[in-house]
Amino acid sequence: MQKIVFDHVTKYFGTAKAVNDAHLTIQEGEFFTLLGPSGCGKTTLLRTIAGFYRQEEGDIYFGDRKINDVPTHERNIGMVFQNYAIFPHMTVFENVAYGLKARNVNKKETEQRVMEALEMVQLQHLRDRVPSNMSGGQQQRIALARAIVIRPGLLLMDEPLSNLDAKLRIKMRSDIRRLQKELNITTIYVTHDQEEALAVSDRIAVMSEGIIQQIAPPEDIYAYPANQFVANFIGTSNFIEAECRGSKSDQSEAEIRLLGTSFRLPILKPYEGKSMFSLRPERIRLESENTGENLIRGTVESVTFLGEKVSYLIELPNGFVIDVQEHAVEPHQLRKVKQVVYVNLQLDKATMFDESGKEAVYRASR
Ligand SMILES: Nc1ncnc2c1ncn2[C@@H]1O[C@H](COP(=O)(O)OP(=O)(O)OP(=O)(O)O)[C@@H](O)[C@H]1O
Repeated sequence: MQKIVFDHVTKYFGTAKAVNDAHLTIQEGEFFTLLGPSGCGKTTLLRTIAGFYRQEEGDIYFGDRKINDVPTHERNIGMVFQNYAIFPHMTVFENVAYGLKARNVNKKETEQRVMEALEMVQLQHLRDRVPSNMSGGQQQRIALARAIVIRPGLLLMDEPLSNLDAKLRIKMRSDIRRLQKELNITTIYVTHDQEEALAVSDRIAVMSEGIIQQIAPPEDIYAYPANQFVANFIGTSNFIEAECRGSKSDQSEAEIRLLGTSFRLPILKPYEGKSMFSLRPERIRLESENTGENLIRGTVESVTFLGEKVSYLIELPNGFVIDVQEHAVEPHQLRKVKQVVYVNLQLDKATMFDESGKEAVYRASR
């Protein structure tokens, strides 16, 4: 168990920066996830931690120890990958014992530690089977047992669940989370699946084009996205253009014009110009009657029943269409296509970004 520090780490492939100035600290026992679309640099960052790649710039520390030049096998890391990487001709027991053999652990201790690890992943009863005729989920449990049996200081996982079917992924991710907390083992987890990241992580680093865009706990990443990329990548957002005019006398408040209406909001920094609101579909309210101020008349374009929720596409007067989600109700209470509704955008609960999308100008208070 140890904390991991990246001090301005950059990794090039040719002239391209696959990881660009990563600067962060992962705490002891933390479940930390690197999340982002394909090609954003998550695997490169993970491989740099493992020592498979050497960064061109910056330093990596395990605790107080700089490990830039420490070879992989001396970093005391357990690893689990997407493709299991287990030996098909060896038994489950032999697969898990492999890393202990390499470390010259004696027979008695090996037996005890392997069985302990197999119990943790609930495979003790299959110790003498060969993995080739076992399910994907079972094979991934073997890989997990093999990673933890060496008692690593750091556990690295790269898309460990992506070869499993949807139901099994959910079961396995909660097993991984439970085991990680039981062992209190610092873990860095790579995924492109935002739901998985939100479900298992203590904190998430969202990456795009080699750059870490935001580091925060799952709830904050969702509710307070740092920029437009994060707002777009995590969950669903409606993006609505607006015009922001900072008041001359009081720069902390601005007049906002959006969809033909005008209102005032406190802003985070003086800003004048085009801006973009990001609104979560479940934060927008629909009313059947025009009950008051700040409501925009709209028409239901489509109704999609999603089980727990219902998604309505609502057309606003200028032809702009937004997605609004409400908790599901009795079927006869569902809103109907072509029905007129009054939309309360609840902009005070939204986030507004500057024209570049790189910075928030307004966000809901916590
Ligand atoms: N060995 C390599 N040589 C050259 N370029 C590479 C190499 N490995 C990765 N890259 C490039 O570096 C960038 C980051 O790749 P990386 O594999 O880290 O992304 P990723 O986020 O893990 O994507 P994925 O989810 O698809 O694995 C990409 O542009 C990729 O093409």
